[in-house]
Amino acid sequence: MNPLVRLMKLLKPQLPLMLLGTLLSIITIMANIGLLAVSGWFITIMAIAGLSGVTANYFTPAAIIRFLAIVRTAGRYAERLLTHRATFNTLAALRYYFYTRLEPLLPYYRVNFKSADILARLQQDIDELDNFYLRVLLPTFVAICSIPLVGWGVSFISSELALVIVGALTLVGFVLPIFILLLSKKRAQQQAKLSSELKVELVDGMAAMRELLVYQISHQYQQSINRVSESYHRAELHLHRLQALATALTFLAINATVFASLYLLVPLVQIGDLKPEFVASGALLILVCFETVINMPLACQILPKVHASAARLFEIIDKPIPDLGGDTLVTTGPIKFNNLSFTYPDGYAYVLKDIDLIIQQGDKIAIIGASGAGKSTLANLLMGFWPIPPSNNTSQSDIVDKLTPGITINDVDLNELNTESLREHIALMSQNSHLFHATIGDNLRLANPKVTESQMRDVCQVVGLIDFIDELENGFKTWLGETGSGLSGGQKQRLCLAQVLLRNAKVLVLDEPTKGLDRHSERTIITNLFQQLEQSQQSLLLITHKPLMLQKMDKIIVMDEGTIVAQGDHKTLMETNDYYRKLLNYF
Ligand SMILES: Nc1ncnc2c1ncn2[C@@H]1O[C@H](COP(=O)(O)OP(=O)(O)OP(=O)(O)O)[C@@H](O)[C@H]1O
Repeated sequence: MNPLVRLMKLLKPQLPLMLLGTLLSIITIMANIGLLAVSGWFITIMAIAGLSGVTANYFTPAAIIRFLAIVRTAGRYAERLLTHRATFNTLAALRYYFYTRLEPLLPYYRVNFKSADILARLQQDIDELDNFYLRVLLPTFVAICSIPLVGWGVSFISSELALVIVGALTLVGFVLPIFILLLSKKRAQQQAKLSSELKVELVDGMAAMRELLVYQISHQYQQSINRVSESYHRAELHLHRLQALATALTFLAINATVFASLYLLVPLVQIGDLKPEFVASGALLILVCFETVINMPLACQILPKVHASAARLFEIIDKPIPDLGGDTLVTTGPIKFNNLSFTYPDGYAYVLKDIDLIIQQGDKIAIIGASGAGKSTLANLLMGFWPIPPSNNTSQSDIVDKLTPGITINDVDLNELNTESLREHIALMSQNSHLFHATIGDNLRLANPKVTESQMRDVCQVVGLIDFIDELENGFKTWLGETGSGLSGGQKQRLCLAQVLLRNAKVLVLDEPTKGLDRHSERTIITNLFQQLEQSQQSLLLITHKPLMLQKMDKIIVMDEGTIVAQGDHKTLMETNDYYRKLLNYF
């Protein structure tokens, strides 16, 4: 479906406000046309009265002028109020709509989307859509309704003049702008693309500033930005030139029409079909009639941008929404991976193959393996970011193949579990956990909004962060920079671990929680963490290569290229498994 038609459907709830705004806009324009025409007539009769000394009735035109001026002012005010209210409502609704549609797609299509591109789409493209009603639909409706009205009104003076004005309005309002639109279409699309490219380059560059400086490639990077920027400005210059041409042609057409109106009106006066005082008001009326279409060139200029932005937004939300989660609430029990094999939606090869694993409540299980072995995938699958494929289990008779759920929790298929309940049951600390631009306390409250300061202190004690926080002038109220800048790598890591602990989940999934920590800090955290786990009877699924942690685990799963190649406790694996020993030496 055409993106603009889809957009109109989304604007439907604002229809009453929009129609009322359009009606008021037409009334205001008509009042303005009437005002100028009557003023022209009034000035002329007063001038004639002054020169010839005859008396003239100035009460009636003065009253009409006052009435039309009030209608114009009040109408303009009410029209602005309603149309802007409709626009703001639309903007809020569009942001909400696109965000809620995007949310379930993000972890799923993570690899395909660049965050800066999504940001550009959500911010810049939606802002562009906000022009759709105010600058495209409203002027178009006003023009379509007003042109016949103006033609009908002018036909009372002269039918030829009515034809001329309808023709001129159609030329200025539709023919010229559409001509310019066709000329500028390609460049406008190119400009929209370049603008988002520029944003992506800038955001990426800011994020990677340190690497650019360290690798001394900031100069090349600047050149690349300059190239995009220059292409963007070339496209913009071309569009502005076309716009200037459109403006010149528009004013030429308006003045030619005024000239034509005088050419038609003066002979009417000569043959006595028109009183002389109507010549000036006729010319003014023709001039002001163009107000009905004056916004059309801008509308045609904006239309391709709105079209491109809508298409870009629909493109991302139109990706098939994964069928994630059901209605069943999670109950505590064993987590089973039943011969699970998995490929990513956009991948071809199996990332996990025949994974058979049981995690009993309270178990502490570690996963170890080389980079790319599938450890994080295994952990992420538990969070329900991707639908879990069923497993093909051959029955005992080896004749009938039976499909069993790939992962179950307390014997319920993970696909049927309510996603929110699942994420309350299992807390994940991933390798790239995010800290927000907020205070330390606020970041902790994100994990658990009801947490008290003393609970925050306890958990920061467990992760070894409390001494550092106490030394800060503002303690938990210390503001963190973007993505937690202001904290060292290890401190960020600890704060993320504190967040996970505050979730009070039954199962903790920790992906390299002590990465970047010195041995002393690591030892303290491990001791505290395991003490807490003992007390709370939480299960732990831990991805690590650290012997300090591995020694404390009930079972260690050794993975290689998506399969489990060995399992056992640390001591046994050290004695019996070469690959395990190799991995520990390697890391
Ligand atoms: N979202 C994704 N889409 C497609 N492929 C992915 C995705 N995430 C990971 N992969 C691929 O899956 C394989 C396993 O990745 P995974 O992150 O699970 O490995 P890992 O064992 O955790 O590695 P590391 O220790 O380096 O984090 C890799 O080949 C990776 O390229």
